[in-house]
Amino acid sequence: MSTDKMSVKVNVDLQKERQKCNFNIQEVTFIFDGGKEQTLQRKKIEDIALNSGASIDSIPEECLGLKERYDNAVRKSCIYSRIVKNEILEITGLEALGNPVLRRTADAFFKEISPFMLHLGMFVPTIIGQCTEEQQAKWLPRALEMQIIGAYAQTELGHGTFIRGLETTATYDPETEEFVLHSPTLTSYKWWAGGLGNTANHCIVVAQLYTKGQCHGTHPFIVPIRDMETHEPFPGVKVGDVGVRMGFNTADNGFLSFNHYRIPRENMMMKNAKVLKDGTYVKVARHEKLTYGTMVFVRVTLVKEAAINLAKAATIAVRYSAVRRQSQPKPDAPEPQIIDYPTQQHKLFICIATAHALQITGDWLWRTFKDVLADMRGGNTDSLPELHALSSCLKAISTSDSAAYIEQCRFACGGHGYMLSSNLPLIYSFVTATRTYEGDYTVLLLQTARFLVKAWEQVEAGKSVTPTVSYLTLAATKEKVLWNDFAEGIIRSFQAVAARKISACAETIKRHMKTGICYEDAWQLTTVRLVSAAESHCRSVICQTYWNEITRLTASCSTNVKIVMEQLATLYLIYWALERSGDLLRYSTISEKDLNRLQERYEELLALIRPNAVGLVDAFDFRDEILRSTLGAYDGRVYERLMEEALKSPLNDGPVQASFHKYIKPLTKGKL
Ligand SMILES: CCCCCCCC(=O)SCCNC(=O)CCNC(=O)[C@H](O)C(C)(C)COP(=O)(O)OP(=O)(O)OC[C@H]1O[C@@H](n2cnc3c(N)ncnc32)[C@H](O)[C@@H]1OP(=O)(O)O
Ligand SMILES: Cc1cc2nc3c(=O)[nH]c(=O)nc-3n(C[C@H](O)[C@H](O)[C@H](O)COP(=O)(O)OP(=O)(O)OC[C@H]3O[C@@H](n4cnc5c(N)ncnc54)[C@H](O)[C@@H]3O)c2cc1C
Repeated sequence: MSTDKMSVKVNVDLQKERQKCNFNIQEVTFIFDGGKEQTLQRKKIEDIALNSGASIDSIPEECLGLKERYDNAVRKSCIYSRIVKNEILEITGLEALGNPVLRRTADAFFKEISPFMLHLGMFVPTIIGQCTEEQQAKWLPRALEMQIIGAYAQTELGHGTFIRGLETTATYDPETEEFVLHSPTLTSYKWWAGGLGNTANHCIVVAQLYTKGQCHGTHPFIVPIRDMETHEPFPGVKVGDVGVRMGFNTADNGFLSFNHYRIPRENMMMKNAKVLKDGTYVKVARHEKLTYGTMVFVRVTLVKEAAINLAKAATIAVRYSAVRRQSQPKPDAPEPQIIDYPTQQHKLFICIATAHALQITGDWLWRTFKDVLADMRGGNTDSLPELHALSSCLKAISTSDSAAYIEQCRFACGGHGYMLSSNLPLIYSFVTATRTYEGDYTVLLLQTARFLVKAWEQVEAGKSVTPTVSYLTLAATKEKVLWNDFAEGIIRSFQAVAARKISACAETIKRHMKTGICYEDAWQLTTVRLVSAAESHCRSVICQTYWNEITRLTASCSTNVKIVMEQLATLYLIYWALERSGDLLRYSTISEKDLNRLQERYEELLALIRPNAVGLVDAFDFRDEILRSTLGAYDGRVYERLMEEALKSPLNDGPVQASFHKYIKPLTKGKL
């Protein structure tokens, strides 16, 4: 418990809620953090970072002008990065790059996003993933010491999804042993890269590589873009900010173009492919798509990022719902806490359960990612397609669910949720972008679908398939899965739904092709169903992983922790069974009677979880400095904080604004 939790007077309703809680909160915190060691490490890191006092803004960030906001974000980024460099990385090592603790702690510094986020988030991981050892020895220490600040510029004005369609060229000149970077069209301008507009002095640029007159596709290059002393862009480099956006306004998203701009040959990131001095192109990697490695890494980390942000929103909305009283359903009775309304519980408890589901699935995916990396170091890339399929759909579904539920948390807070000081709009604006960046939702689900259809063809041919799709053999029996209402039954039913949808897609593609349509067109005609099949597959993976892992993780926990964790996981499964009842009726033997029983069980679970709701969000263990919310602070002083924040607005700096004298008075006096 942080000092703020001990010393301040806590709202009476919240105090009562905490007395009702019947489980050991700390044990659940350990589960959410991935173990006791991780909790202790996180708390140590938070103490180090937050004790600097740097997070405090005299004027709320959102009340500053665009330039002042950026300036303030750079100031705080410098302080935070010094702490990360000198103290946090000492504790975590480079594992921190895959650990949400860095981002979680950063939230105490920035309500919006740091312009340095992409430096550690993508620039450094790309150096690690795409450079030779020799190149790493040159670039990594400088990047970690913050001697250079980097961005990752892949997307262009004309293309983001279709990487093969990028237009920036890097043409090798053997005379000078340099690459010449060029942006031949307006649509080839790099666009969106975080930290690029005004902050970064170096940038990873993804460009079409030409040598000896031949194009070898896109490759990454490290490109110095600004003078290290003056910060002026080098001649041949045009760089700036892309303009005001829905969120991320302190993240400095930029554009960049090159006019025959030269960089040394050695600045090509050469782990997976090389260009020799004479211009000979040499492929090193065993797998075509290893240059996409940073994207896979970030997609993996985004699953836990989605979980943490949803946990934050749920903490705010649940605490607020315990403090807020509204309406009078029973005459003469006091106004209830809004958390007592089952409809409010329906909005909120799925958010708590989903945060756990995504955190646990994200941990599992991270371990899978590390196993695949280890295989690849040994030269085996066999498991890469499965990792790509898994990370694609889990990134898509986790960010999409998280954004939708964060918005639901905002709705659950009524009008006050609309205040920026609640922090819910800012959390939403950040998370909704994660649904798009690092691969759009639909596009990534279609990547998973491509893998699933191939797996289905293997099953049909009697061949074995990888573990996450072994359930496809179920569909080969053509029998409906027998329904039973235990967790296992729901999981098996989801697998049956996914399997049936995938097999139906494969059949539809074949049917179209029999009419003379080519494979690509037949695929396009089936994409609405393919997206749905990939979503079902992903849901079955999350349900199974969540259920299996929560059983494993609570094996040695106290009884009430086991009970409440099982209640949450069951709630998650039943919620989705009810949401997808049409699919279950179509592909399993579930009946209307079974669905009614599930609905009743769901409502029972809401009532069972209700007394532990505040305890469950306390277990996410967000310090107030990280939550930064008038509605969600530990003490529940909601109305006082709303008023305090309102008074900080520059529009309250005096009773009469200048605009009255300039415009309103002349108007009312008929002089305008
Ligand atoms: C802290 C972090 C903050 C982050 C801030 C945001 C930063 C960013 O957004 S950076 C920009 C990110 N951009 C993207 O994610 C772009 C999304 N697009 C893509 O990933 C790809 O181009 C994609 C997958 C859509 C299509 O790629 P394309 O080269 O056309 O491949 P495609 O023809 O569809 O598939 C070819 C094969 O490659 C495989 N493949 C594609 N991508 C990968 C991959 N990453 N790994 C392994 N295999 C892959 C496919 O599965 C397919 O395999 P098969 O032929 O066996 O079926
Ligand atoms: C806040 C933010 C930060 C970003 N940061 C970076 C960064 O640091 N570096 C960087 O390089 N990029 C960055 N990006 C860019 C981001 O990666 C791309 O915007 C993203 O990959 C989507 O690509 P797009 O914008 O080209 O969308 P499009 O591909 O044009 O998508 C538009 C629509 O078309 C659909 N669509 C596209 N292709 C297909 C298809 N094959 N089949 C079916 N539907 C399709 C999509 O589903 C979507 O609905 C950032 C973006 C945002 C919003």
